[in-house]
Amino acid sequence: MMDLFSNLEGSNILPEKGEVTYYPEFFNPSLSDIFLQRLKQEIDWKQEPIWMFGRQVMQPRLTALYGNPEVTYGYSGIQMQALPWNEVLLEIKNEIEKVSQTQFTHVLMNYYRNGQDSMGWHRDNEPELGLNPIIGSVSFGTPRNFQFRLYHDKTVKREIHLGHGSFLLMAGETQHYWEHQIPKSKKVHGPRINLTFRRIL
Ligand SMILES: O=C(O)CCC(=O)C(=O)O
Ligand SMILES: [Fe+2]
Repeated sequence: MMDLFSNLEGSNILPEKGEVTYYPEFFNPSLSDIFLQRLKQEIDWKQEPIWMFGRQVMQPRLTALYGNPEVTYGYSGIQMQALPWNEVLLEIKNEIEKVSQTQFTHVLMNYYRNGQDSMGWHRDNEPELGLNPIIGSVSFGTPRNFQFRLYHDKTVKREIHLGHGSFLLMAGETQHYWEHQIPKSKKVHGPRINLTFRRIL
């Protein structure tokens, strides 16, 4: 049963070995429209190369890293220098920190231009995120499927649709035991922007 307060409630979508809470309309649709437009325009989006199997290939999406500028953040074999927080990012960060019980130091952002942009299976378990990373993931724009699978038994899967204005909080042992991805999709045509807030220790 849906109730009037469902946008402020969440339950664990993983069956074991991690905690993932989904808040479908964390930001209401009209505010989310504004955030989507502002993020498109006010973020310095780039397509960056990464190393895969000894070769440099371009990532299948645009990215950006913002945060507390004194720390360098290493990610998939590239060192990224964070740009300083701007107004729209601080507004979003403020709201999600109220329910996340943490203070985030960085936000890694992904701009999926259409269904051909994607992110492959991975865990967000870089050592600088600490033992049990808390990752706050905000999505605007065209909904995409977000898939989990157990790292040690890749047949065990879970899937969730990340909608416009949604918030997904990953905590506990999630990054030890579960991988996640955004697969390509022929059915998706519009763009989506995702922000993953992280805390670097
Ligand atoms: O786009 C998403 O929802 C996932 C992004 C993600 O997994 C990441 O940035 O590490
Ligand atoms: Fe991730």
